[in-house]
Amino acid sequence: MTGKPDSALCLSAEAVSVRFGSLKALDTVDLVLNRGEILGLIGPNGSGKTTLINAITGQVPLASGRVLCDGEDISALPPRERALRGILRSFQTVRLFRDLTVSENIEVAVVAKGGSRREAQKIAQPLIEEFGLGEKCDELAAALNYGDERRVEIARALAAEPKYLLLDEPAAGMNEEESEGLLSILKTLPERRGLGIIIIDHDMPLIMRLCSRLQAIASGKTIATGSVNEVRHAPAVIEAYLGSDAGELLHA
Ligand SMILES: Nc1ncnc2c1ncn2[C@@H]1O[C@H](COP(=O)(O)OP(=O)(O)OP(=O)(O)O)[C@@H](O)[C@H]1O
Repeated sequence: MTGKPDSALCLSAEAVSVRFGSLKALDTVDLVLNRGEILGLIGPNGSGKTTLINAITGQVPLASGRVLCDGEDISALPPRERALRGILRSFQTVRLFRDLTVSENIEVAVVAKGGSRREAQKIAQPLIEEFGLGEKCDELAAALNYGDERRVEIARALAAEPKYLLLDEPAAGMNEEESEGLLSILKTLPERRGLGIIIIDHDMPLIMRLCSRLQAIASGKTIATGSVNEVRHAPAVIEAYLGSDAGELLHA
């Protein structure tokens, strides 16, 4: 895969730049996410990964460049409109409605799109089973452990039936067993649901097992894209991660 849009059915960023005052957080970054694939977005702390997701979902304005969803230029649309076109995300910190139950937290995604409560229940139920949340469906979100919170958050995003799902550090703070469970859920999602996933995470073993393709960013610029093996051995990636734990794992 070259990283160039090869069909209209993809989410893409074209030469996207984002500024925070005098800081150029993103500098002419391209990205392509196809349906059915998991793209890992990697890079050292502060390299611009979250900003790129924010630019795609409309949470930060572009200084220049374009974002396209299935061929439509969505650069000027607010986040809600982009969500309605099927671009859903999770945040670095979990954002659940703490006073609602697990089921209600998932159903809310359907109701927010204009679905009835009944439709919401019909969509939420299989997700609750799929995510192993059956025993907890009536518990308040406030009572959940961290791994379950993360799973509810992803199930909620899926309830909105996304075409593209952008996950910002979904395994952060998870123990090994929890991140193993997350991996097994995420691994088959693109194929089963025909959606594209971008995942940012510092858990390199997880990223390397999960992703079909990687894009590495450093100091707001893309430094490598390609297969997991191509990117992990790219000289610019080795240099960017030099001396860090993630670098040791990447190049092991
Ligand atoms: N709202 C903001 N205002 C000012 N600067 C910001 C803002 N958001 C991000 N930045 C800066 O932009 C740069 C890129 O940050 P970003 O959060 O995108 O990096 P990241 O690769 O996701 O980092 P991490 O892996 O640590 O989460 C950093 O220098 C950061 O301090």
